[in-house]
Amino acid sequence: MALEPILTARGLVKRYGRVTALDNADFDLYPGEILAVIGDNGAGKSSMIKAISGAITPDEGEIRLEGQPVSFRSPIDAQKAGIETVYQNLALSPALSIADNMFLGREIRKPGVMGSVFRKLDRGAMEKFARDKLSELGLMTIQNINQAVETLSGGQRQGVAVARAAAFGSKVIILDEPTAALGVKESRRVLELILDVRRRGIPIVLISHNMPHVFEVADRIHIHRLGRRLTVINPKDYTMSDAVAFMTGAKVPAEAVAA
Ligand SMILES: Nc1ncnc2c1ncn2[C@@H]1O[C@H](COP(=O)(O)OP(=O)(O)OP(=O)(O)O)[C@@H](O)[C@H]1O
Repeated sequence: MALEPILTARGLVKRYGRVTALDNADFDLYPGEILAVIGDNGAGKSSMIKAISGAITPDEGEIRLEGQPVSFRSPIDAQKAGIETVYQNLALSPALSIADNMFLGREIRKPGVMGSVFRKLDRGAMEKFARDKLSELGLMTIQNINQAVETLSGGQRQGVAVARAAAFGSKVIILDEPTAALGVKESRRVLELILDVRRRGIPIVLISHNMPHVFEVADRIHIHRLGRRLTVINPKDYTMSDAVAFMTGAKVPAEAVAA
């Protein structure tokens, strides 16, 4: 593993009124790895990911991308910096086609007439790009790129969301519960997509409650508890029940005792 993390957070704090969602949380993602983030309901996993991806602004703390301090004011800022996030409640537009969903907010336009602000969408280029990206990720069981997303199965939709993130996420891809509510086959496909993305050298943050999935694909597991990082474990050194015990406070990891 390379020595320098690609994305770090130190001392993140986020309060919602009297609730402290993030209580001095730290985070490190290394190049090329799949980092799982696990924790009990309400532990602050989504809040941490939202802070890192610009969806919320932390009250305190520092985030660095490739060593440089960053402060994203919106997910679009983070996207521009190469961080793509698929949030828990999928941000796809059901009535729009697969190709349109791939490009929401960053459509390819034809060169305009000089001085014209309104340039026509380049549908051909967008469809080709969408088709190429989906086939790169083995998703070409989807026949028609102009099919509305609402006609796809849950797994295919998740596939489109992950493909979109993989297509545009040049530095980091963050997936919040990508296999929640999916069947066995569909989950498998999404896990394969995640492994494909890693093979292409892009690091992935995977938030999940599914321990078998986490232990199957993660290189390291960040355990979040009570608003902060409790510890990071190597899945080869611990069992799933150890991880759950750390998460719930039934057991305390050795490093956390010292900390
Ligand atoms: N917009 C909000 N307004 C008020 N409280 C919030 C908001 N978002 C999160 N919280 C609170 O912050 C705490 C952490 O929530 P968060 O969603 O980050 O946890 P989580 O670990 O992702 O949980 P889960 O596994 O259930 O999705 C919870 O107590 C939650 O109720």
